[in-house]
Amino acid sequence: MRVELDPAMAAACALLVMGVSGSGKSTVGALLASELGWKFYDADDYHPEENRRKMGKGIPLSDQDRIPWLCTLHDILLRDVASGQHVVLACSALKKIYRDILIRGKKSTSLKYAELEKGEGPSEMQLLVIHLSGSLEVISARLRQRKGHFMPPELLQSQFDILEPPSAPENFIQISVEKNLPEIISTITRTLQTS
Ligand SMILES: Nc1ncnc2c1ncn2[C@@H]1O[C@H](COP(=O)(O)OP(=O)(O)O)[C@@H](O)[C@H]1O
Ligand SMILES: O=C(O)[C@H](O)[C@@H](O)[C@H](O)[C@H](O)COP(=O)(O)O
Repeated sequence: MRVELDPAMAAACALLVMGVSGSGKSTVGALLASELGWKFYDADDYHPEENRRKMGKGIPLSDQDRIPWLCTLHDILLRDVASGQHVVLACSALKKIYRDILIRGKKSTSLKYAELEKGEGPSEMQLLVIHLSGSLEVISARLRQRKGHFMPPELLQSQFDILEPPSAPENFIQISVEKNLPEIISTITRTLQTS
């Protein structure tokens, strides 16, 4: 599919598909990247073995476990965006600080909370955040059906517990996980054409 991008969005280059485990990030992200002809990264592929083992044992990751992983993803995004490559990243990115790290890298962790609240600090890339949002009931039913994934359904509540849905001044849209996949993809591509 060829999508004529809004010029501001064409400059932005990076889309983050975020949400709790089982919200559909990997499915939607891969489909979207393929529809747009953009590069796709799934953050799950970049977890160090210790993180996978921890989650596999039913222990939620801590900020210390997630920060190096998010910094690696920032470096990957920045390298692509700097070379003009359009990218889609599927990543839970549950807290605002995690999304700041994806945008600004490790330096976000040293910015004062008030600066982050205002979206301050040098930003190396524009990111459009797509939040796949849904209820614990709907998403846990999907996770119970999903087979062969390291993330156990028992960790879902811990993901809702720390979720900070994106809000202004973040550049975001929220889409219900209850929409079907073609509806989700067309909502996103419409946003890219008009944002
Ligand atoms: N919009 C949707 N409607 C119905 N099922 C979906 C939808 N999006 C994803 N799924 C299914 O839900 C499960 C979790 O999706 P997945 O992409 O693995 O989520 P995540 O990457 O956020 O953990 C998968 O079995 C997937 O096929
Ligand atoms: O497909 C999934 O079930 C999720 O994507 C899952 O793997 C998880 O959300 C993160 O990869 C772990 O990191 P967080 O604990 O930071 O969400």
